[in-house]
Amino acid sequence: SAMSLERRILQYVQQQALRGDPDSVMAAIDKFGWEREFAMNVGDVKGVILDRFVKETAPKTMLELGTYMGYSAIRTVRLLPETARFITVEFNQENAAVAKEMIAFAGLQNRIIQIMSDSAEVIPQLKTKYGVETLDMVFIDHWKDVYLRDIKLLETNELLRKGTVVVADNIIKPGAPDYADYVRTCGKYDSTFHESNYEYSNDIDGLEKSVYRG
Ligand SMILES: O=C(c1ccccc1)c1ccc(O)c(O)c1[N+](=O)[O-]
Ligand SMILES: [Mg+2]
Repeated sequence: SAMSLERRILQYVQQQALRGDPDSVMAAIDKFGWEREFAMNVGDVKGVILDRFVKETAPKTMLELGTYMGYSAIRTVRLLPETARFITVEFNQENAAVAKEMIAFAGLQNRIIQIMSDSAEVIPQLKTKYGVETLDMVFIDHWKDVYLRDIKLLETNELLRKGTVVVADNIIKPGAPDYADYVRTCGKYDSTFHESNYEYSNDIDGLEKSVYRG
């Protein structure tokens, strides 16, 4: 069809969900994922584990790499106080445009700072251009082959501090083996794997939670 998958999901949300109600937006996206077509959101099964990490960490400043349609941004910010600062980065302009409308529909546009750019460009600018001192939490969910590049950029740009929690999606499927090996063996993180299911599927996947030792 002429309309992209992401645009069709946005339209479905606008018809099925309640404007200003993040939970109904998430529920509509998940219903579409289970009942109609696969979409690469973290989803409702891994999402429960992500929720737990967010609640435990209660970040004041958080970075997300890979906005996609805004599902995990909405999922996360709904658990944070108004004072929290949530920055999300998306390189694909069409997906970022859909996310902007999805986030606005959920009523969270004032709580989420969306950056439409390459994470390799943005990370070195977070301190100077975005006023970030250090990050309390990071959610990595963009292209699997740049997870490792970007966590090293976060380190060298001194954006991590003792106790920063870095959560990464898709450790099994599609997989980020070089990243998983690094955080588990480099000695800079206390890293644990949390097995779950791939979004909208019974396949195995999971999240890696890596706490920076400082
Ligand atoms: O890379 C894919 C992918 C690869 C091949 C086909 C479809 C999707 C993917 C799959 C599940 C995810 O949760 C995810 O975040 C991504 N992603 O692109 O970032
Ligand atoms: Mg993912």
